[in-house]
Amino acid sequence: MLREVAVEDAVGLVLAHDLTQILPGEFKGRLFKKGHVVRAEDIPALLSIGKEHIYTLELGAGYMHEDDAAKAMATAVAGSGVELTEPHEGKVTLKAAIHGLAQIDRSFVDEVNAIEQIALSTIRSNTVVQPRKSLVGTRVIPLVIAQSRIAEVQRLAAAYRDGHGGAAPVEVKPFRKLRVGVVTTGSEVFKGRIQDKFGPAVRAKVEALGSEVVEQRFTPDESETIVAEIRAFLQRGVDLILVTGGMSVDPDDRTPGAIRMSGADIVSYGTPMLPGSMLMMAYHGDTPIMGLPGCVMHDPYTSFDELLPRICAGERISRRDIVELGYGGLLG
Ligand SMILES: Nc1nc2c(c(=O)[nH]1)N[C@H]1C(S)=C(S)[C@@H](COP(=O)(O)OP(=O)(O)OC[C@H]3O[C@@H](n4cnc5c(N)ncnc54)[C@H](O)[C@@H]3O)O[C@H]1N2
Ligand code: MOO
Repeated sequence: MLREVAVEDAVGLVLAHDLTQILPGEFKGRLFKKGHVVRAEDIPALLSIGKEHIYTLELGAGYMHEDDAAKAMATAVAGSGVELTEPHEGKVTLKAAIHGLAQIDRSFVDEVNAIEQIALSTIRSNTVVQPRKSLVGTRVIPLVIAQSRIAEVQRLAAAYRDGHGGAAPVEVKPFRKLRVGVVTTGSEVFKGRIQDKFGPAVRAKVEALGSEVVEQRFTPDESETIVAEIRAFLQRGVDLILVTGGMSVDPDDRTPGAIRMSGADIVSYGTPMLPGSMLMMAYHGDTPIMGLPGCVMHDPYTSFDELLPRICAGERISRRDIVELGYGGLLG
């Protein structure tokens, strides 16, 4: 039960929740912590943040304090690669424990937020995160909430885990170290008319995820030569093959045809993302092979930057994954 007490009469009483001070441009944070025993000298500070009354709290059966509710929700949704902060002003934050790919199930999050008085606020799924990056904040809206609402969140999280082989709705997947083979097409590069810019760009992106380019091979715009280089990398057993350039509509653009001719299963030629619309996603058995359009060399973020981390995290890219890139995928 909540009881309201005038601050002047509150000396010796225990605060029922964290109290926040906001000084615009200077400070926003906790001035007093839940559990603090009010002292006479605190009264001016309490009045200065607009608190003429405080709550004392005796929780009735079937109710939870906001801190405990936030913690219970965070524990229910957190999986591997994730760590929790202590409650602060009624909020618990889930943070990345490792460098990896944040995976947060959108429909689960929507279902939880459809429960009234619950807030589960997340970053976008499939974001590359560094350790300590915030992934999710959990909070309930009132100071005290019916336990049944939190139990519903716990039920949804348990059902999610059952349906996903034990995986939690919020996880950070570690990156595997892939050995990557690069085939760079383009007669202008092969014949030395211009200097290669694709190699350094692709190498930087691969290495940022903890993988390595084992070799870069150069070919003119000839289908047979491109196919031969793809086959050679397959024979070497690399984990991923990237074929650069020659992906659009000119007669010299041989790459999509060569990837097909090499016997790959094509997931998609084209993605609904700009830049990066001319990317090809294909597989030879379990080995992914991608045709990378010129924009990957030039633009800081394309469909390649969206798909590469998922491949490094061990995902197999489906046609559906490509389809879903379109919404929010107009970047340039
Ligand atoms: N009429 C259309 N024009 C374009 C389309 C289209 O659908 N219709 N698509 C556009 C998109 S999207 C892209 S991306 C670009 C480039 O696609 P390509 O992958 O075919 O790129 P290339 O033609 O091979 O090269 C373009 C440009 O980049 C230079 N290049 C290529 N490789 C290298 C390298 N390794 N190092 C340095 N420079 C390289 C090449 O010399 C060209 O100047 O097409 C749009 N246009
Ligand atoms: O594959 Mo292209 O830019 O969409 O840049």
